[in-house]
Amino acid sequence: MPDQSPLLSLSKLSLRFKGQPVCAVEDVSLSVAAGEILCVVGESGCGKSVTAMALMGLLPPGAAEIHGGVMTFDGQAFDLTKDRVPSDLRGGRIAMIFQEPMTSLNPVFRVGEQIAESVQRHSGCSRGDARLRSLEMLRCVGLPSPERLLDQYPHQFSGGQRQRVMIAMALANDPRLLIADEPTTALDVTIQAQILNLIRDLQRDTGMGTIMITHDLGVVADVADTVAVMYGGHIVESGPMTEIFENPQHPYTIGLMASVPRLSGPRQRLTTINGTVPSIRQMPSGCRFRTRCAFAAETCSTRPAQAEVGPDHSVACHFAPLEQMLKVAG
Ligand SMILES: Nc1ncnc2c1ncn2[C@@H]1O[C@H](COP(=O)(O)OP(=O)(O)OP(=O)(O)O)[C@@H](O)[C@H]1O
Repeated sequence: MPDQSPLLSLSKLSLRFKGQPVCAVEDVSLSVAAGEILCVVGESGCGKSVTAMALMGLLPPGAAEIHGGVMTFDGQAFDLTKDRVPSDLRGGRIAMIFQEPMTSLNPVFRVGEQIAESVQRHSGCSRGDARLRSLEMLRCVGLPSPERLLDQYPHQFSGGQRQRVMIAMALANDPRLLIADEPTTALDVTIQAQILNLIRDLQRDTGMGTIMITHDLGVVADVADTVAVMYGGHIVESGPMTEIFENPQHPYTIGLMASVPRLSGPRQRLTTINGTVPSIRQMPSGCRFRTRCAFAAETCSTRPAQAEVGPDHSVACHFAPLEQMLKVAG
């Protein structure tokens, strides 16, 4: 059972890219406890990766202005508008894995050297110990003949194997928090399931907190303890995974859920959410979902506050909870 006090909490992150009229991410708050997997879910462009990059201090320098945001990690608070997230946290106590392993792996170095280099940088141990740790990690992520693989180059691995190497490298320094940005999107479904199982098993063994970014509700259903649903740079709904799936309260979450095919229950026509996500230049004021929402009304031109609709379950919609929305719809 996850520890309930947050390992990481982010409060009111707002940032705007240079030259853009509105914030790409606005007032985003989330938290994750040790031993918990939080899935951040939403369509492409809703601000999932940018939020993760801001947490890791990895936004391209000069590209964005951070207007607000306090990150508290392991009891230490950072004002993201002025403090740089210390580089020793990155790759050490906070690790990140990406959709494309070659983002983290250098093609010209053997994988054993790359894992060992990261271990030495963070722990200061000897080269021999770092190599032993690399071997242990390749074994731990289920790669066959790890002694041989230590001396191979990234291009000699398949896509799934490279993803395992990246996980080995990310976890080699015993991080307290793992941020995984679409770690299985580029893989075929069988390998996807293996990698998700691996992350979940390692997460349970180590008790680390995990933020998993995905647009895939299947992944969310498989791994999440808690879910934050993003739309247009806002968190529109968050809560325990079962609650979000069984009792979604925001029209966007309801639309996302309705667009997932189901094998059980009566056959139903698949629905999709009307329209597409507006570009940042056409983002409406107030509720950013209102141009696609069946319940939209005049009041939606002001931004809805987060309202508690159940234990740890909050929704940013003027008409939440659902009964109220249905009343409005007649
Ligand atoms: N370097 C940048 N300069 C300007 N705008 C950017 C930059 N990086 C991201 N954005 C904008 O920020 C918004 C959020 O992008 P982000 O990559 O976080 O979305 P996402 O939800 O992770 O999407 P995906 O699932 O496609 O990765 C988008 O409007 C995107 O165009």
